[in-house]
Amino acid sequence: MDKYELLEVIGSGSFGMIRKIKRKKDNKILVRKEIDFRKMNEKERKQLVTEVNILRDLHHPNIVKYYERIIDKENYLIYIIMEYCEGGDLAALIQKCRKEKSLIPERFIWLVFSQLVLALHECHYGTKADGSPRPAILHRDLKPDNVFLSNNVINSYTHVKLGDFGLARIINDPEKDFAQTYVGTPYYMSPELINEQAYNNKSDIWSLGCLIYELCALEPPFQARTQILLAKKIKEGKVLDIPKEYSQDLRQLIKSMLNVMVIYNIFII
Ligand SMILES: CN(C)CCCNS(=O)(=O)c1cccc(Nc2nc(OCC3CCCCC3)c3[nH]cnc3n2)c1
Repeated sequence: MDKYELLEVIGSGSFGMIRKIKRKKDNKILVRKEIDFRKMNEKERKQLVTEVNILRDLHHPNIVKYYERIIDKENYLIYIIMEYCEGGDLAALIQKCRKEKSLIPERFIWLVFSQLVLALHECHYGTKADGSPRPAILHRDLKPDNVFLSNNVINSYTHVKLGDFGLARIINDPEKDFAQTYVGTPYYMSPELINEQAYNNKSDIWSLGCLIYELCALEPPFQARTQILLAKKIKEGKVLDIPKEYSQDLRQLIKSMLNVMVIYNIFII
């Protein structure tokens, strides 16, 4: 760790702190995700190894760049060094716009959509650095808190970065293989997860639909006080319309992403 100078803590994740650091050789600002694997059971440690291996294999301008991992055995700590996105995350932007009662500009929403499609395409269909095929990677926890902005002026061109593959899964064939466990944010849980069917790459598209909806409406498409009620609403699939200021194209796009699961479910029921 002597390569880096420690700066302030910017948050705490599930297994430890996230802090800004400065690389001494060139003063580049990065983030260090600290994970105390003493707190982890065997399954979580395996998932951590998967996450680090996933991050190491993913190289894409719209995926948070992974630099290195440092293992501090005597303190049971693993450090993951990643790129720092100075614009913060979409959750903070949505909160700000909700508080100021100001809608997010449509052109920004299309920028976010197009870049997350590219990031998910890389996850689901990308190949290894040497061009050899690799199994699909499902993010499984796409939500505003996991999407970061490279700079914080939403009107200038913004680089959007998909982050935090803490719940990501590797599956060999998205059409056949399924990842069999409940994960991610209940708000964005897709219908097939609700029906205890399996999770697959189309579920990341469902979550993307929920995220784009939330950028327009400044709240998630399905909300309820309990998971059971939430599941009921998601299965009913009834969604309030987004504000009239947005175009028909954007409205249709969101409907098709939130609808893809219904079409999908018809085939698999
Ligand atoms: C949930 N959010 C509303 C919390 C506030 C969000 N803003 S913040 O955290 O202070 C903030 C402000 C400015 C820039 C950045 N940049 C940033 N943050 C990361 O993770 C944030 C962390 C993730 C786990 C939970 C705690 C927050 C990165 N990971 C890889 N690169 C990253 N770059 C973050």
